Amino acid sequence: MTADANKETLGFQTEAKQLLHLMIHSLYSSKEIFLRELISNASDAIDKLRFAALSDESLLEGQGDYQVQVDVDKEAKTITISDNGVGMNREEVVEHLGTIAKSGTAAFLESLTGDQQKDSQLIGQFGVGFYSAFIVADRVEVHTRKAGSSADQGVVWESHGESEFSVEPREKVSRGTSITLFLKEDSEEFADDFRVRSVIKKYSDHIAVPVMMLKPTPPPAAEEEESDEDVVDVPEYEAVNEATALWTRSRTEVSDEEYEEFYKHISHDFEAPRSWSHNKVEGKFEYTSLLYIPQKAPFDMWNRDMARGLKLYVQRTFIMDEAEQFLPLYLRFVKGVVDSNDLPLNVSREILQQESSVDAMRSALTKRVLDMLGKLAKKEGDEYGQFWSEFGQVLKEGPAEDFANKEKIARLLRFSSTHTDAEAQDQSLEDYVSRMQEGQEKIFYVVAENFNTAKNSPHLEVFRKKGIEVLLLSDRVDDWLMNHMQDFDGKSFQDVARGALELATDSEEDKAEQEKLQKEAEGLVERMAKVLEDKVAEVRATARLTDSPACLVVGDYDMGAQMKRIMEAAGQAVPESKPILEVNPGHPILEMLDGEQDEDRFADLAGIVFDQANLAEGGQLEDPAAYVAKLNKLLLALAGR
Ligand SMILES: Nc1ncnc2c1ncn2[C@@H]1O[C@H](COP(=O)(O)OP(=O)(O)OP(=O)(O)O)[C@@H](O)[C@H]1O
Repeated sequence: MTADANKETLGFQTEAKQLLHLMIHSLYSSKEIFLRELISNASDAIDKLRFAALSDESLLEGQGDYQVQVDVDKEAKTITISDNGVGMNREEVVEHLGTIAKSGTAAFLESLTGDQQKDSQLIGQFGVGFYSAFIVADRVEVHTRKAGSSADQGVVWESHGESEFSVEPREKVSRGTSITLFLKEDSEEFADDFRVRSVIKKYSDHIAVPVMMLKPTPPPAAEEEESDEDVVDVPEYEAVNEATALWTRSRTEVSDEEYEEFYKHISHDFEAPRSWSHNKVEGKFEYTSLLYIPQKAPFDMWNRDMARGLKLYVQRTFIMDEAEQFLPLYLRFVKGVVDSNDLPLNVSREILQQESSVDAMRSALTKRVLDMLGKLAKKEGDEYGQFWSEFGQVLKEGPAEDFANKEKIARLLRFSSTHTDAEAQDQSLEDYVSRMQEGQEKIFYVVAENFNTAKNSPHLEVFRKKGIEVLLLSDRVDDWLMNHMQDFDGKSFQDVARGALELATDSEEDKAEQEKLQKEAEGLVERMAKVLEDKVAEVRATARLTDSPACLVVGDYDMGAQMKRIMEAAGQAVPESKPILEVNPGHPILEMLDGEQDEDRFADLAGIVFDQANLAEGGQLEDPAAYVAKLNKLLLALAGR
């Protein structure tokens, strides 16, 4: 078979094509990032080989000095990035560079808005990777051979970045990958040695492997000009970057820019991180951690398969990405590196699950992240507010997942409340407690389907009248969260839509007034309970309402209305429980009801009052048509027809 017969031309997958197009058009203003991406890939490939060689040294083919090499050719207008990492075989080339290597690409493309500016931020988050070569090149050639295979197993991948690419065999003596970019006219600057050095310094200083470039040749000294003709010039290379793993350096030696670039390298994020924490721990267990909080939530944060976890190193050797065991799920947005001195080099995911040192590290790292967030919350300005709007909902999963740190997490939570009546979640529990009224023993909250329903809930009327603050909860996770929050600062939490309302702030007079009200309403309450017996567990008079005729309350031990709706929507069985109808006997509608002699009309009216209480809390009517019919009948009666 000739080499040509082995050349295959293949089409990019649709998604890859879209991605390419988008990238070239949205990233032309930050062209130089292609070099960061390609060097980052080269360094990853070296990490992978270093790890594989732990169990099979033959993969090194007798050459264990790892390095990335960058060559420029001004005349040919090319730049070549070569590594002696793990390399790829033919199938891998086709799979990784032709089809979509990344999970979630389709989801990513769906999340695009069509707005150039927003989309270019999104693509940054997504990680542009190898395809970024086409921002500066109109032709890219990849020559690669997998470590451990023979020289004739080399492959060339080539593309003009449009709709096709080709692959063909070509011998490659040294293992690894070499990527040559044929630069576009407007990107010829990347064939310039000086320019390329400065970009590498800027973006790749923290990469642990040396990035080598040809030493600039000094102009020959006069006496050397006549030197011996036999001397052959061996090109000499030098490292352009610092080439020590960033986390092994001491904090004082690392600049903010370096921390930020390192974050971009490990997270594939485009934006700088919001904050970081770098620590060396010595003692029973020895490890170094460098943890980052991103600015923006990834587009797939709610996807169960989202990449999460830390990059794990053991004694500076890369072991695995996405080591999930080092942080709990509710901190899944944290990125970073952990380098352990105690774990064995051959550690696997299974072993990680059993290692007691991993548990200890996990709890220490969790505390570190929570402390880092605590610090952020204390900072001037709106840093924490921005963090909260991106990740607050995930953090709200914390109290249910992490009992030991419940108190710490509670201090980090932020809510909307009747104090501001604004939708922004910016009130802490400490703020709430500091504003509690004298004699107030509980932290009150209401849960509803959305902010407006919560804010306008009839359950709040008496609280508003008395100036008692209530937290307004409307995130999906809120009911779940509150089920796991028993108290804060010695104050228990109370759902205002649950159980009988007793306010410790009520005066003796208030209480006497309520008793009187109950007594007077006895007859009405009994009549209503009778006609509504299928729908409610109980009817009772209440002082909690001022403007509304009635509201629904759940029993102390029944499932909250919001939780019930979520479970029903998810198709789950929900335990049968009827709500309690609380009525405001002083309301004109209830007074009218009390005076109604016609039993049919009474039943219709009572039904309407019940349905409306249900609607006011965002519930769905069991029989909306019957409600409309009853209401229309009433309207016509009012109009005297
Ligand atoms: N120099 C290289 N050596 C070996 N394999 C490589 C090299 N460059 C890329 N690859 C392979 O191609 C895949 C796709 O690379 P690409 O840069 O597009 O995505 P990625 O590295 O997975 O993610 P990112 O967008 O974060 O860079 C890599 O996952 C890797 O398997």
